[in-house]
Amino acid sequence: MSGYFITVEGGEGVGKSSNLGFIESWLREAGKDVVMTREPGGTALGEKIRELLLDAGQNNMMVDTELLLMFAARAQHLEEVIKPALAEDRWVVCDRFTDATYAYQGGGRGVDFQRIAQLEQWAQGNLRPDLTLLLDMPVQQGLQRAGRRSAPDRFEREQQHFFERVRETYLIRARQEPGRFRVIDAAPALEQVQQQITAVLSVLI
Ligand SMILES: Nc1ncnc2c1ncn2[C@@H]1O[C@H](COP(=O)(O)OP(=O)(O)OP(=O)(O)O)[C@@H](O)[C@H]1O
Ligand SMILES: Cc1cn([C@H]2C[C@H](O)[C@@H](COP(=O)(O)O)O2)c(=O)[nH]c1=O
Repeated sequence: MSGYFITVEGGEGVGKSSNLGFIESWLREAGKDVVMTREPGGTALGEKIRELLLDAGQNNMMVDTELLLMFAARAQHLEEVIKPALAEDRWVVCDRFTDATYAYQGGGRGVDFQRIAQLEQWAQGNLRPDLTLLLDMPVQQGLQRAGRRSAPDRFEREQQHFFERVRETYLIRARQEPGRFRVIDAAPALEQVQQQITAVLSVLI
């Protein structure tokens, strides 16, 4: 595959949504043929799975069910959207991907990382993102930002210690794979966050 695969990751309220439009515009202006997508979701079937996963009324979902639903949506997304786009030399920018499974299901819920690695290999083969932008900031500050919004979904209802484990797992993964990850300090004003993102993207073009 000869396209380029970028994922954007981070905990709650770090500003992914606020920065995805910026990334899309920046890449388009640089002449790239961009596909914007997200997980869980990105396909009609995946969006239905997303509804189930985020539904705060699903208060008895087992951890393995959650894990497998994430990978079910991902399997569909890979075959229907990501792989075809990469095969057509397009740039895929995905709001969350498998690092989120390590962070939320692994770090947050306590699923064995080896089990996630097995599912990753099964669903993706050798396909991994080329670049992962990890938006990072203190959990408390992120939750305060996210809290300004409407009713919390099934993940947003978790407690601060859950999100501390999510953040720690992301940062450990970033240290383990420095060639793929770029950690962006998401705490300052949006303009400063976008300057950091620009610096990373500029190297690619
Ligand atoms: N750098 C920033 N400084 C101050 N406020 C910010 C910054 N970035 C985002 N915000 C605000 O924080 C809130 C959360 O941002 P945003 O929705 O982009 O986060 P998110 O991580 O994408 O969350 P989700 O993925 O759940 O949508 C929004 O109200 C947004 O306007
Ligand atoms: C891909 C993926 C996502 N999640 C969680 C993380 C978030 O709380 C929600 C998605 O909502 P957002 O709009 O991106 O904030 O899903 C997860 O737990 N595991 C995953 O693999």
